[in-house]
Amino acid sequence: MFFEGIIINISVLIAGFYFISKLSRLPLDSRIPVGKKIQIGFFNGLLCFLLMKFSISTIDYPPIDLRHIPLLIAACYVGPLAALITAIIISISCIIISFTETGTIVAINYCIIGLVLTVCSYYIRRSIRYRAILFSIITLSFIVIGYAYSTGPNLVKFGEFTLLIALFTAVSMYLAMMLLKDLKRKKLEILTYQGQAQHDFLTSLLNKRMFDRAIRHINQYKENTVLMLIDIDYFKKVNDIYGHDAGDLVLKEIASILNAHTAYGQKVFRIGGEEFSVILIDCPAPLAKKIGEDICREVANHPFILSNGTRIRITISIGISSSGQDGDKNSLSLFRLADRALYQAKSDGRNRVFYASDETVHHQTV
Ligand SMILES: Nc1nc2c(ncn2[C@@H]2O[C@H](COP(=O)(O)OP(=O)(O)OP(=O)(O)O)[C@@H](O)[C@H]2O)c(=O)[nH]1
Repeated sequence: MFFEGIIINISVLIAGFYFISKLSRLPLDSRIPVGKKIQIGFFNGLLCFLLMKFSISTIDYPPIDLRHIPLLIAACYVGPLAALITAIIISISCIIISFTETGTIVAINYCIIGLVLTVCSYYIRRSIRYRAILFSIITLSFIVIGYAYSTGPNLVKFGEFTLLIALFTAVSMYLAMMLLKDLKRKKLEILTYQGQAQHDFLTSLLNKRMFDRAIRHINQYKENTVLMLIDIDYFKKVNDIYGHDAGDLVLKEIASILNAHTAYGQKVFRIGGEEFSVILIDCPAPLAKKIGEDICREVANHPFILSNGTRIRITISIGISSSGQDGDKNSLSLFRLADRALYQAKSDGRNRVFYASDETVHHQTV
């Protein structure tokens, strides 16, 4: 029963941590959003409840379990909020499972442990390993003091119990930390690959794949959705005269200018060699035109300084279309209109913005 109990308790613990780590796309640490911290605290508490239910039977001592491990993991990895929620659920579970004097003492003890770990987790910002060792020592001290208080003075039993619980804690903390480290590495790899699949490697803007996806979903935004198509003028000449590296530098600086002119929620894409696009959601036409003109003017006035110190001037042409206040244009007609406006901007001399509205293409010179 003793060994079975150990195997079951550790298996429940590891399976529980695997499930809990799935709750967040990001690795478990203090940077995850508050909502996720609350969720993790709650599920950590449920895991503690399960661990208490499958406690390890011993002949000489009261049943032992690993309920303190999720609490330690919450305090070490996620932070004070998750630790506090976990501690509250453990304390309630102690009373639900055993509504006796001992159960109440254990519940109070876990309330104290939870509060101490919450404070420590808030103030102690050292490495995970440091926190794990320190928090484990603190927790074990409270557990063995609680044990001594509820079982009376027996130095031999106290020593044996202390050794046993310390050994279980060390082994299960080691296993849990190994699992979380492995899952963190996997999550970071996935986030890196996702980033690479969605972004252009040169400018770090969203790439053509993301543009196609955004265009497909553009209909859901309905009114005042603006599509801007931006093309660098005579870019081939930059490459031919100053070299490919100079061309790359120009592309990166234009990307920065576009980013600087777009607010949070507005998306900038590199959709071709020297073609960019901006999608503005809920942007009235006059504002869209102003943003386009500002971008066009800023690029024309920007001194592009090449690695050999040469300063060159670059211009861009912009075609704009908008779904208007009725939101009656689908993504295809928005794209066609913006493309036609861009063509007009190019054929009319470049370095200018054209705003397309239905069948009419209104001309605006910067
Ligand atoms: N440096 C650099 N050049 C690129 C990249 N991708 C595409 N290009 C170049 O972009 C140029 C595009 O030239 P064109 O399509 O002829 O257009 P343009 O010279 O800008 O002329 P207009 O658009 O008509 O004003 C080509 O010379 C491509 O080699 C890139 O990643 N880096």
